[in-house]
Amino acid sequence: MTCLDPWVLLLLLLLPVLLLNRTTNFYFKICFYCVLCVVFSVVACVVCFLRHGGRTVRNMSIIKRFVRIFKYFYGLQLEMKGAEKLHEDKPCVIISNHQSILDMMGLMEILPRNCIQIAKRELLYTGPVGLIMYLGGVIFINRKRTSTAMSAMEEVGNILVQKNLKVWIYPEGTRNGSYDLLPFKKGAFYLAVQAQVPIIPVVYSSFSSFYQPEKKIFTSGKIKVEVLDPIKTEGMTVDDIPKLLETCHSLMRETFFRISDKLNEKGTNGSTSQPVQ
Ligand SMILES: CCCCCCCCCCCCCCCC(=O)SCCNC(=O)CCNC(=O)[C@H](O)C(C)(C)COP(=O)(O)OP(=O)(O)OC[C@H]1O[C@@H](n2cnc3c(N)ncnc32)[C@H](O)[C@@H]1OP(=O)(O)O
Ligand SMILES: CCCCCCCC/C=C\CCCCCCCC(=O)OC[C@@H](O)COP(=O)(O)O
Repeated sequence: MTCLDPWVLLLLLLLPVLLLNRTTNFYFKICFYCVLCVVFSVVACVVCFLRHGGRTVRNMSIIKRFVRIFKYFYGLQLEMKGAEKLHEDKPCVIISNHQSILDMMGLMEILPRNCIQIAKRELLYTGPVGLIMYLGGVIFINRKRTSTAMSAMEEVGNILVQKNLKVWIYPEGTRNGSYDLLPFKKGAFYLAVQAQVPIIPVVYSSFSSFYQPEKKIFTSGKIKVEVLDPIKTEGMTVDDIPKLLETCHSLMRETFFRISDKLNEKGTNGSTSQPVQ
């Protein structure tokens, strides 16, 4: 018997209560997600260092293997359509909707090889999670300074074709748990036109059937993922960007409503709030 025993016992007794109550169950699952991220990041950092010795996009294939385990803890099923479009060995800009920190599970399910991601700079300071993102070649941008964010993305544009890379960007620029897409930021479209590479939109169905932070609901469920056809940017100039952005936004919005259960263009879930977790 050690002095920890009563605490372990208390935790074991409390666990069913924690899991049965909807609110505590919700917070438990979110905390557990963060714990998984931290613990798996530590292990993945060691593996990445041993395998590749430092920062490289090739580490993403290691990170992917770890993150793909997460869905089993949460009873999440992912149904993919058109994923093969992402695996063509050509540079492109991939854009997708961004609902929550849970998105990472869906991202890692279809992330192609040689694909770098753009993330907000604050994520670099999340300890082991920041370190694993850095090792995976994530490009961090300072959203508060448009000019530096733009030049970081311009640098990506310069090497995209040369190094045969893909780049994954969340054009909404922030998490959006509402039942619609936010207007898009322009960075991804400048990048695609600058590099003259196609844009491939990827749409994830609304998480609202299993995840509603405002109601503290987090159950098991299904995420539908649809990869749309590539949109060519060859011959386009900066003047074509507003139309290009509009085309991508309306295609993705249409798809989002189509693949999300119980949603229509008016958002039949009746909520217009934008929960962020
Ligand atoms: C086991 C392991 C577990 C853990 C394992 C972790 C694994 C690793 C997972 C990683 C997962 C990452 C997930 C991260 C997810 C996020 O962090 S999402 C947030 C960060 N990402 C983004 O923000 C990307 C999208 N944002 C953009 O592209 C934005 O355009 C920018 C570049 C940030 C600028 O934003 P902005 O200034 O707010 O807005 P915007 O309206 O776009 O532009 C303003 C003006 O600048 C102009 N402009 C914009 N861009 C340009 C340009 N390139 N050139 C010239 N002019 C431009 C616009 O035309 C506009 O001018 P006007 O039209 O007003 O005249
Ligand atoms: C030494 C400091 C230690 C801090 C430890 C913090 C531990 C954090 C643990 C787990 C966090 C899991 C993060 C997974 C990455 C998810 C990426 C993501 O979804 O970021 C949100 C970002 O797209 C948009 O942010 P905003 O909606 O604009 O806001």
